[in-house]
Amino acid sequence: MATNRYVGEYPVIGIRPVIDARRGPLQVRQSLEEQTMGMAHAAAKLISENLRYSNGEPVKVIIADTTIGRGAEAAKCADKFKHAGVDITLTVTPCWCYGAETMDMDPMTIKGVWGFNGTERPGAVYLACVLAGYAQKGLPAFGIYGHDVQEADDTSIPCDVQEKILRFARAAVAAATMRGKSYLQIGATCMGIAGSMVNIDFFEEYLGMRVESVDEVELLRRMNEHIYNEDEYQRALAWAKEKCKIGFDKNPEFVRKSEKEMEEAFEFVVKSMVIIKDLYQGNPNLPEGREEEAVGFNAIAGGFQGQRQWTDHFPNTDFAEALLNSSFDWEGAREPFVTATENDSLNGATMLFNKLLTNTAQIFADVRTYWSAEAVKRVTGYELEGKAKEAGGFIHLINSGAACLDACGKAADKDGNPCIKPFWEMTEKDVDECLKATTWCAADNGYFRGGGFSSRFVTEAAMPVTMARLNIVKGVGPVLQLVEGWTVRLPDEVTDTLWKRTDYTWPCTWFTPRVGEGPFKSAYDVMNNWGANHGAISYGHIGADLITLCSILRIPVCMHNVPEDKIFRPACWNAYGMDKEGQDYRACKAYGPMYK
Ligand SMILES: C[C@H](O)[C@@H](O)[C@@H](O)C(=O)CO
Ligand SMILES: [Mn+2]
Repeated sequence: MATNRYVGEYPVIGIRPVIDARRGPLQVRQSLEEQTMGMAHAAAKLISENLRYSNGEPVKVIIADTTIGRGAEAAKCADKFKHAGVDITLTVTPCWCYGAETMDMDPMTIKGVWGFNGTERPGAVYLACVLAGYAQKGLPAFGIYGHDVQEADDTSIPCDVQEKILRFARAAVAAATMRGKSYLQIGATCMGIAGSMVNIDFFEEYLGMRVESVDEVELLRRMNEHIYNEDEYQRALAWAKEKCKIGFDKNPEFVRKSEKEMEEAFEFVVKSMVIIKDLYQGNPNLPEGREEEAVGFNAIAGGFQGQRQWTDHFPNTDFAEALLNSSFDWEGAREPFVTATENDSLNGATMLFNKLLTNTAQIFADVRTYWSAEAVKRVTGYELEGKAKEAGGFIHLINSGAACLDACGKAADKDGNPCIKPFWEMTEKDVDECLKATTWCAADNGYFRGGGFSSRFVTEAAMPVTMARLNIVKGVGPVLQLVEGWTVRLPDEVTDTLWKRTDYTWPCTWFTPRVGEGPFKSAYDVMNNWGANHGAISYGHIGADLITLCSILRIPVCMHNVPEDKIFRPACWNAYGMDKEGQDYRACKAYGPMYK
């Protein structure tokens, strides 16, 4: 297995053009060489032009040196791929080939096969044959076959084939990017939240990740011994003083501290963020003699316990959590750092799935209150409209800390619609609008006796979003649930009235699901079926990508509102029965976690 050991290293996709090996007087192989290699180049172009790694670079795709007609050629290709860091293979062919002789036999690669739908040569027959071989050998592989027959000289990739190739590649890159990287917990169990009781076996066996753990005291050690880069800290502090406006008008009564104490607390929380960034991914610019700290923990996700011991005494880390999850800070627009407040590692892992599939900043939220249309009417006099009315109400998503500031909905797409977008598309205006939409309130002294600051904004836009959560169920293992829906834009006075009833100094998002059957009959049913106190919310309707990613990781999906024709899992899942949900559970159980 090519492991992408270090943050910043990403999985490579290898394209395997397989071909009928027969030469002879009619030159079967020779007659197919151009079409076969042409499919490989077309697939490589499609992927590298449409998919990017989380750092913004195009996904790297390589192609075997020759077409593959026999086992020896397959072995040569495997050797090349192994040395090139290939974790994912896409086999392509327009013709019959010899299944088990040409298949990718590496148990650790994530596999897809595209069989050209043509009649001159039976690409479909190879596809079916090799997928049968994969099923018999216990190697799940995705099968891709276009809906309509193409002419043999048609070098285009039909839309339905493009969609499946990109869905497969996007999910496979997300899965393989996690290999060898760390989840860093800073602190440990938080207020009895089960997700903060980190299940190391889950991260190791299902995600191929390492769990690293540091005590929160590490922040104090690094502050007191000056184990951070002073210039960076000063840059961060100046930027924060200019861009992160503190407001007290939203605070209920609270123990007002002196100007000096507030200033010291602000410096403390900014320094906390500088140090947490260093903990995640190291920093070559630490002071002399700090080579060990400079290495960092190779973390692509992490969690900060915070409550209660830290926040009972020290300023909370909402500032760090909110900005780490955002797509910008004093460095300008940059890749978000997935950070789970309350060290809810399962919500953090879900945020990581969402981020690696979309390359966008994520919202961490309590799934806090279901508001029925009747209750909203009683309390505010407001009649729900649109999608919230259709769903019978909406859900209040709110948690101190880790909602990305991008969730205010002030960034715009190319058509001017509110969105959350990859950091490399964020303009200076987008960043400034998000910062202007956010105030930093003195932390609620009831919850946070140590003080600190909480980011405060409301999602002032109706955007398509997907809320998801990984839950661990004894006897079953990890399961994922997800719901596609929209953020809801309520009239300001309605938002204010409802928000004031709870934590008015925290980030606030109203969410309503796309309604349907079962747990999606209404927003109430979604809330009633939600498996934990938190949700990870991503911009966009990404349920189908999450379903494909979970099938690669052998994590069954227990709840989703994705249309059945968008469900794309390894072909052998069909052997586990006709009911899509039951077959998923049976297949995941049969294959078990990839890294066990
Ligand atoms: C400050 C409070 O304890 C919050 O942290 C609490 O409502 C939670 O977020 C629990 O998930
Ligand atoms: Mn919470």
